[in-house]
Amino acid sequence: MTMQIEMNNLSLKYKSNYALKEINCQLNGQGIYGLIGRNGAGKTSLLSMLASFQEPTSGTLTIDGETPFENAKIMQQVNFIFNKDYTDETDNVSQLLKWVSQYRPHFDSKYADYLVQKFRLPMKKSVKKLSKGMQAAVNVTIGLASRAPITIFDEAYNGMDAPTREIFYEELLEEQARFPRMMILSTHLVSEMEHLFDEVLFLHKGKLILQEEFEAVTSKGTAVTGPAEDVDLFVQEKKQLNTKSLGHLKSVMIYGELSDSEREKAQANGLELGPISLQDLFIHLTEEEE
Ligand SMILES: Nc1ncnc2c1ncn2[C@@H]1O[C@H](COP(=O)(O)OP(=O)(O)OP(=O)(O)O)[C@@H](O)[C@H]1O
Repeated sequence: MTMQIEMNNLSLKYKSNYALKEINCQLNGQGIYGLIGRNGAGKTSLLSMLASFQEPTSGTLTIDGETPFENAKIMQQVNFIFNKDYTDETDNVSQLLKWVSQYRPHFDSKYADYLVQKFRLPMKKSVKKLSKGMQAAVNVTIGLASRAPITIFDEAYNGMDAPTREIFYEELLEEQARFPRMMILSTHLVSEMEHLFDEVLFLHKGKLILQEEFEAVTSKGTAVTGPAEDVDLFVQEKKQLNTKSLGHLKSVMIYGELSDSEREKAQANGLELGPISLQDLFIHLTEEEE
């Protein structure tokens, strides 16, 4: 189940406003991709084109070489999980899952039942009467149990409390290990979700400003920790992202790679060097200009 997504100069306009501008990127095969961006960055717009909900204004988007819009074969391979409005839904949880299982060829009903128990969902209750967090758990159950080769979770955790989100993250990783596929997760809960990602994409104001493997992104910067004075001296010429102080100790996140000699110098001065967090990088790269 290895799929490939390619976008070339992909743009989307709503009337005269660009929601996405000239996106170029490739997603190759299995893995968990984090699509990260602030409110209004264009995440849902991008994902809805992947899910065949709308067509690009210009540029091209292909999934396995084919245009997804109104393409039944491709749409079958993609499952788009988002915060659905269930106001008009008449099914209960059990009926809804049964209905989904009929048109999702890889749907695993046993696994869906297991997730329903784990999320403590009441099978016989109508979906429209569930709380927002429980509806989100139903959506996630559908997304995981459908095992579509491309599974998209668009801020699917919305409304879930922290323990429920934890179950979602655990199951996501276990499912990916059992049945590897392409999963795309949009979020702005960066620090909570960064451990899930194999690759990250930052969208900012409709533009793709970064696409990297997770490990590579976090090595773009360094956390320098040690006695405040020594840290200040070491980072004074560097681009600083964030500073934390604890007593006489200080930790400063810097952006940009360090040379071997700089690393040796830091270690010789008793400074500790570590990776930066994705969250710090995200905040820095999407900061509003004053
Ligand atoms: N149906 C629409 N009509 C007009 N403008 C829209 C429409 N949908 C989205 N937009 C605009 O397109 C831009 C991108 O919106 P989008 O919903 O894709 O962002 P997002 O990154 O998913 O945001 P959030 O994290 O807040 O959900 C925003 O400026 C938004 O106002």
